[in-house]
Amino acid sequence: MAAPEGPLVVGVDSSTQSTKALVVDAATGQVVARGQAPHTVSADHESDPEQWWRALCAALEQCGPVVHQAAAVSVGGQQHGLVTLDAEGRPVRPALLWNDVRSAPQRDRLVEELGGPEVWAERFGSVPATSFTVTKWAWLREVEPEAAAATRAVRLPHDYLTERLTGRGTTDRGDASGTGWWSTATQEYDEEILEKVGLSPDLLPRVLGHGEAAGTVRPVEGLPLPQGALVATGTGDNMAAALGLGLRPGRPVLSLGTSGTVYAVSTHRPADPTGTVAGFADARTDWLPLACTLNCTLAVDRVAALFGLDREAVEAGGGVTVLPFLDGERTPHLPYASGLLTGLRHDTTPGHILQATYDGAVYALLEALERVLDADADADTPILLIGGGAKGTAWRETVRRLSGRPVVVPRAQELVALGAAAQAAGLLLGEDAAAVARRWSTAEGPSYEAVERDEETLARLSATLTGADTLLRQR
Ligand SMILES: Nc1ncnc2c1ncn2[C@@H]1O[C@H](COP(=O)(O)OP(=O)(O)O)[C@@H](O)[C@H]1O
Ligand SMILES: O=C(CO)[C@@H](O)[C@H](O)COP(=O)(O)O
Repeated sequence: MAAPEGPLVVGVDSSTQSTKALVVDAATGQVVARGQAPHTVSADHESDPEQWWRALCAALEQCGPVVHQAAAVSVGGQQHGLVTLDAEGRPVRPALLWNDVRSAPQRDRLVEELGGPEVWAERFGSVPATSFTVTKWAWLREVEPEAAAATRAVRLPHDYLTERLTGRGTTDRGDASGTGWWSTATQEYDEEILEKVGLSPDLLPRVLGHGEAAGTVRPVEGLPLPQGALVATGTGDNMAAALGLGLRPGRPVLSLGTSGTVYAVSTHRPADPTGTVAGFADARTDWLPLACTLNCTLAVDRVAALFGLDREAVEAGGGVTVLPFLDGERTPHLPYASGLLTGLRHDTTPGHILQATYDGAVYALLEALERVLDADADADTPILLIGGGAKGTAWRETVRRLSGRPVVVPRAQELVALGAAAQAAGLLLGEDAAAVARRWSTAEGPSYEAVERDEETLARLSATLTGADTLLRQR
């Protein structure tokens, strides 16, 4: 490996399953060192924020002595999670994560109370799913009022970690746009909804602008980062990956991780009243229309494990259909659903069922693809495939077959952490973070041409969803 040319920066991805840290040469984008430490997630989809902090320290430690040379750092994190802190900054209870659907009744009530889906879409850019922080806060107040009453600060996962680095309560517009209490129309906290859910704005972090610093690293025992290093705003993980790809409008991204997401950058503020597309802000000054599923790589891995199969052991054909809604589902909005298997015959093999699970997981994302792209986007633009699943052949081939589009798999693998590193480098060098990532050529990688779209499978999935509607909505 060539010796680094420029100052070093650190990018962090604190996502659902683990924390990943990269030490990156700000001049070239070369990854100089990396570390990763796992998180524990309970069956109820809760995680201890203190554990994220320990995982961050462990991942940084794994990077070795070079991490002590970092001049700037930034944290990207899983979106939406509700972190509630007491007066000492300690978690009141474990964080409620984006894939917990227990707040579905509170979500329905909030949509209704504010005037319906159109009002939400116009004011917040999104009709909230159960992932949105506002629904979780409403759940907490109703189900655990003593925990809500003990709360002195409310944070998102990336805010919590950034605050532990700097000592200051800050967030950014990208992650704030997934709370349901930050209006994309006014780009401010919305006092009416905060009042409705009984949350004082004083408990919320300050929303920093693009390119602002969150602060500097303060002296913290056991933290392997140099005191005084600059700390960038950080952002939600999808916004960080968009930065990490140097994404321009019209380029679709499909991310295959714990969540499946499909998104594109847009210069127009999104407002989809059907609720399929969340109208997030990006980490700069544009927008990030995005659709997200709750069941992606973990659902496929669970089905593979049930049959004792390797995740690549798929078999084409078989006529079987799987709706892999193991955790309930957000896209389509079916929070009470469970997984569904139909079309079983004597000749169905475990490999057919595994392939059908991939198909079911990819289908909902591709259904949303056209909606996240602007109307004038070129339908032949390749999909950028990222996330842990992008390493798998079965995932890639399923996306090609069901999309009929060319696919590019960026060589750079940790795009959330790289995006955070680009944000840190942008702050340090006074450059636009997306321009930094483009200079680093992060979106380049092997390209796979379009194949004919498998209309038969798509039609079968669509018919199954419609036919099973009553079953999928049962509580
Ligand atoms: N070689 C691989 N082939 C296919 N899938 C993989 C491979 N390696 C990891 N994965 C999948 O990637 C997922 C983790 O993806 P990642 O994007 O890191 O998740 P998250 O950011 O949500 O924590 C795992 O659930 C696993 O199924
Ligand atoms: O809820 C969303 C997006 O709205 C998820 O994409 C989370 O941000 C979690 O991301 P991963 O841990 O799967 O990367």
